[in-house]
Amino acid sequence: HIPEVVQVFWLPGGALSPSRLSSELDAADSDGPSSFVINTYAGHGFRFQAGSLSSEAVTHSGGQHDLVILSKSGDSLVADLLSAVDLQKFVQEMHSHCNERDGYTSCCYNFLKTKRGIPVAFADKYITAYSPHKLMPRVAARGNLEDDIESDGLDDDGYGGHLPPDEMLVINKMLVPVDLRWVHVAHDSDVPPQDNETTMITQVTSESYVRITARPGQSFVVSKQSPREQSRSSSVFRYPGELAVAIISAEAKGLAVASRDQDELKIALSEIAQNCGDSSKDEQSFTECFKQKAVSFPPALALWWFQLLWTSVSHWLHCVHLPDSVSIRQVDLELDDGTGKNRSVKAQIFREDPLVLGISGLATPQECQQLIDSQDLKEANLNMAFISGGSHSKSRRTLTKNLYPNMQAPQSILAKLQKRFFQAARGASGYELWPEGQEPVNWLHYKPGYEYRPHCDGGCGMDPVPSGMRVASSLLYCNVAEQGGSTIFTQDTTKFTPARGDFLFFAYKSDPDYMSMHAACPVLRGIKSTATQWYREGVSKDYTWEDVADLGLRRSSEL
Ligand SMILES: O=C(O)CCC(=O)C(=O)O
Ligand SMILES: [Fe+2]
Repeated sequence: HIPEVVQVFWLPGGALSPSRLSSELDAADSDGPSSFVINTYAGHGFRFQAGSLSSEAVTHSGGQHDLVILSKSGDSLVADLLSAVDLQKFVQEMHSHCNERDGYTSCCYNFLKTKRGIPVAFADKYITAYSPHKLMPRVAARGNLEDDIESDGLDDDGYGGHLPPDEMLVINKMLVPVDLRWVHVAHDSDVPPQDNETTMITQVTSESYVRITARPGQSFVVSKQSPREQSRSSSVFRYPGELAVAIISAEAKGLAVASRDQDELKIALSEIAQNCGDSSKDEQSFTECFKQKAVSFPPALALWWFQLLWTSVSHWLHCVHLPDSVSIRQVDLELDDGTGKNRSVKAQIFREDPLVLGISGLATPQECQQLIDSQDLKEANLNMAFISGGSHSKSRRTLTKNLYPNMQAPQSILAKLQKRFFQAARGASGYELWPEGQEPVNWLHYKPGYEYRPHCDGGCGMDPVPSGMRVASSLLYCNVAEQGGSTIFTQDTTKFTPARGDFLFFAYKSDPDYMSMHAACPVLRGIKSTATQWYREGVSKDYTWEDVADLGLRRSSEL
């Protein structure tokens, strides 16, 4: 029991590089035994702090259910990590230890508590979690395709538009029922496994769906009895994790399964919506049209998914259908070209107040490439971690990494570009913005389907923001999507679709009406990478952004 708030620090490089890029994830309130979930990837490390107590770093093994138990021992905070594999062995030990005894449940409680300090409050979860039956996928819900899906509890509350992990929706579009079986032996081919290698999960009746719990990598077989041939036709598919939907339909040979993860589904639904963009004047006719065009999906589901994955119909319209903003006027900004000489660049104003301004080609394609090739930017190091329940993190489905310009190496590409960002930012806004003491540059990498949902970087609702807090942001686009990936301002129709090397600057020092709220639209084709710089006034080498008592969002806490 740790009667304090626990701070969680993320160590992207794992426990072996604890000092590098340590960033605060979030604080988890612990009033009595409580728990929180960290969504992360194998190899990432975490360190915990409660008041003045600090723990050693632990590294996530990559199992689905690594468990960290925090406890206090003398003057230190102990973070005991049980990997999913340890946990499974441990719980099996418990089952065999307690099996023969009276008072099975209290024996289990005792075992968990005394051997590994798992509080009774969580014991039930672990007693069942790794029981031998646990790996078997289970039916979580079922319904007919014509049912009102929303009333099924499939609302997006808490999921930020993404599916709960480890669930998939299996839709049977055929006029006959199919059997859904789990392949419980390792299976790597498309050839259906033997019956004795599978276990029946459920029958999915005609034109209906089931939601089942599943673990990434598990394989499934669907089959239907063919009365004439007295044989089965079957199809095997694998749950890749985060899968939104597997649709079973009739095919000449028998049946076919099309499975899509949430990113693929988002894109497929957008393609359908494209046919209806013209009816966008009235949302109702748009949705009617959409339902009609969504022939390959059950219509009620398709619309539900569309709204869930695309935030809303109007968000899709803004992202995909509305044209880019046109420049209201052009201004000349003076930049020094690094050799002491000034060069003048043209900037386009897309909105006067709060300002949105673009500069095409602020960086050359070569400079962008140099940045991408630089040490810090290997895609393998880009990943996400966040605490479940953290609201702004969920809205960001993109890979991210902080980049620290080395001021002692002014010729490094990052330092050079950052200097240019600040010159452009000062010229555009007239604010006192200087590189010293500012937040790192934040690199974002978007794959197809990835996006950053509507959010504010800083001062939404403030007029003006307190000194030391963010007053503006800029983006340098180093890879641009072939389709999608625009940056939009969601309170009006401002929209910017970048070309490589473009720069977008927007200010919010005074933004009482949330006009700086913005989003990165889903990438539909290709990839997109941006370098974000946030700007604060009043910070310096001696009073850095980390010294500012931050009332607003602190980006590192979103990582
Ligand atoms: O990538 C984009 O278009 C937007 C990124 C963004 O909003 C941010 O980094 O805060
Ligand atoms: Fe942003």
